[in-house]
Amino acid sequence: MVTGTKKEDVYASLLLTDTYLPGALVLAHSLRDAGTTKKLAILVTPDTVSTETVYDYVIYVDRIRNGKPANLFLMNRPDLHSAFTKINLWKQTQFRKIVYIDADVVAYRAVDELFDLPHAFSAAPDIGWPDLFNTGVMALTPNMGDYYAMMAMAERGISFDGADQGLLNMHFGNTYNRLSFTYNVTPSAHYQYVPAYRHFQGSINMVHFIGADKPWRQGRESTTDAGPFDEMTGRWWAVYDRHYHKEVGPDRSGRRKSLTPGQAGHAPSIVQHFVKGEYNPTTRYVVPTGEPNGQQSPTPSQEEHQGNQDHVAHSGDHHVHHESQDHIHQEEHTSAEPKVTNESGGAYTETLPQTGWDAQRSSPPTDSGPEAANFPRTHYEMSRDTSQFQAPDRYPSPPSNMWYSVPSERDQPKSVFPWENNAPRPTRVFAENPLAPVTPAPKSPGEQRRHVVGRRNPLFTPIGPAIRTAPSPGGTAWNSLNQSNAWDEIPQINRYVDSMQRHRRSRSQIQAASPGRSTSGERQEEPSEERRGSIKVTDFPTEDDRPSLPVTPAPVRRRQFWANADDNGQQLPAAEGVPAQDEWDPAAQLQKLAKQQSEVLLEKLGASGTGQSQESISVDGKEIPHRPLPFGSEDILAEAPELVTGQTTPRTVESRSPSISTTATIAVPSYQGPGAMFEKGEDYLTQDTPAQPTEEDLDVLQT
Ligand SMILES: O=c1ccn([C@@H]2O[C@H](COP(=O)(O)OP(=O)(O)O[C@H]3O[C@H](CO)[C@@H](O)[C@H](O)[C@H]3O)[C@@H](O)[C@H]2O)c(=O)[nH]1
Ligand SMILES: [Mn+2]
Repeated sequence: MVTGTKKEDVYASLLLTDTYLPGALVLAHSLRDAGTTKKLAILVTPDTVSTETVYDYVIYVDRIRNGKPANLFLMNRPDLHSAFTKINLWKQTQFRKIVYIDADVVAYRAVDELFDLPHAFSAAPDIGWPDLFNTGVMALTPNMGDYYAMMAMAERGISFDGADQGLLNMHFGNTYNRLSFTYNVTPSAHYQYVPAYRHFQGSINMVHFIGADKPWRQGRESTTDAGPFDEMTGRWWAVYDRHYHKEVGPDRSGRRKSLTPGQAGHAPSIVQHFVKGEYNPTTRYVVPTGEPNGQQSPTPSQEEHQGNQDHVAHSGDHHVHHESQDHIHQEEHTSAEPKVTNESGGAYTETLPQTGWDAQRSSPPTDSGPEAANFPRTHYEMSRDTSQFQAPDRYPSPPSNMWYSVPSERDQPKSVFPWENNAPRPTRVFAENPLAPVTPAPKSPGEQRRHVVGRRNPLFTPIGPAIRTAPSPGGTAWNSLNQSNAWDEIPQINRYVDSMQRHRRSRSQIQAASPGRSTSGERQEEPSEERRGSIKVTDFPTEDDRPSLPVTPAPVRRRQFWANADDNGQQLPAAEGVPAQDEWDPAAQLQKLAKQQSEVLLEKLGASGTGQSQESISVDGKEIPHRPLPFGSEDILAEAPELVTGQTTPRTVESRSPSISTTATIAVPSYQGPGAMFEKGEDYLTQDTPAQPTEEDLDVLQT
């Protein structure tokens, strides 16, 4: 159909049900009659059974149903549940441009100029409020972008009216190219602007019969040719009659003219079937009436189907509506097939199967039973017996096997995970019992379950066999695997890790291990039993290894803990000029420092006023009043006090008057640390308070 790069233009309509078949056909004919040069396509859903078509292309599309049809009920059109199927138009990218027209439209002229629109999407306005476009006539360029976007909306039921018009207006908004209303004239029987119609009717391009009442459903008789609405409906009938009616509608004189035999216009019965008053058969048939006991007493039943009766489809319906409530006896009916006579030459029985009432094509027969009348009865009557209840002589004995049978060993649940049958050998060793033998890896899986872990630890004393007694699947691949940890087993790895750790320690630690600490009692000659630098997180030092400090625990020296680790631990060479630890007397050093400081100060002050702290000093004739000297200047006036060596704690404040006190202790500073102006590398005073508070002061402060 599409050759080369040039894509075709096509008019397209939609047929979801055969009930719109008359409309679809009239639309096609109206366009053809008007002389269109374009091809006609119709999208049909596979369950739309219609071979009757005048369209060039019949395109089967998937039905797109609205899963959230609430809004459809709001506008009283639940029949539009599958209107989303219209979205399939955008998927038809084999066409260059599509002019879509609803099946309830009749074209007054061919509107081929719509194919020349440059816009991707054009539509005519819907009548009234709000400002929407009507989706009965659309000129569109198929593209998958719009298709997927609208499909996403359809899948979520996004549409303000539940149908395609709501969805499309939400998708396109006001980005559409507005067509003239004349392309989609929606007449209303209630509102007519007659003068305008009279004046402008020549401009009408297409008429769209919106709403539930379509011309073919209303029937020819509903129009009277009086007024714009009837005139427009008449245009629809004119096309229908031109192609399908065996009778030409009533002329001005009110008479019907019959088509002469051989004249075009014999509508296929399926088309006639959905046009009110069109099929007009007079069917007489006899239906057998089934009695409850299966007896047949055929009762003549007559049905006259008048021409203006809606949807006549009674062929074969006797199977359904004459079934008795208790008995279904379709078999017997075969002997009494209804005699169907049809004035229209049996066309009706050709198209509809004889097997029953077709719910898709007609309303139910008027004399049929209520729905579900043949369902089995599921309610029960109360007993009306008024006699007293008599207990039976004996009640049946309870069943003899009413016990719960405990599952046997063999009924144990199957193990699910491999480690249930192949538990790894425990390798944990407890510090309290460094010699606790580790049970060697058992040969049989049964033994595997009876591991003893830390025998001296009551917490781990095994009480009887292990609970889990799942049998091991002997000979599985798991047994063949090595179940030990090479890091624990292979001494070479141990040694290697050890040396690594030793190396790292010797780089970061200055202090060598003190020899006295390495004598914890678990030094063993057997390499396998040695404590080594384990990498396990839970491998804590034992109590012996831990230094016993009464208050604050000191960090454990790993070097001492891993007793054998300092076999070749060399002492680091002493730093040059730094005295050994035991040679260093802090008190003596402090005293030395203080002395040095006072000498410097004396030099600065010119070494005046020795030993006169209690007297006022006169400088250049002016008397300097007596006041406490700043801290650190005491030694200027007094002999350097003897420092109490080795004593740091008694914080006496006897140094208030340093000239009196000869046995001063080191005053505790009230301030320590550099000031805000401190710069790195600069010396700063660690004590700047002139004096500590007196006992009196303290008393006051503490009360
Ligand atoms: O049972 C049905 C229902 C609909 N259709 C097709 O779907 C179209 C839309 O249904 P219709 O009854 O014509 O709707 P309208 O009464 O015209 O209502 C308006 O609202 C509809 C839902 O939004 C839009 O599709 C219409 O274009 C718009 O005019 C019809 O023309 C048919 O092509 C069927 O084939 N079978
Ligand atoms: Mn419509």
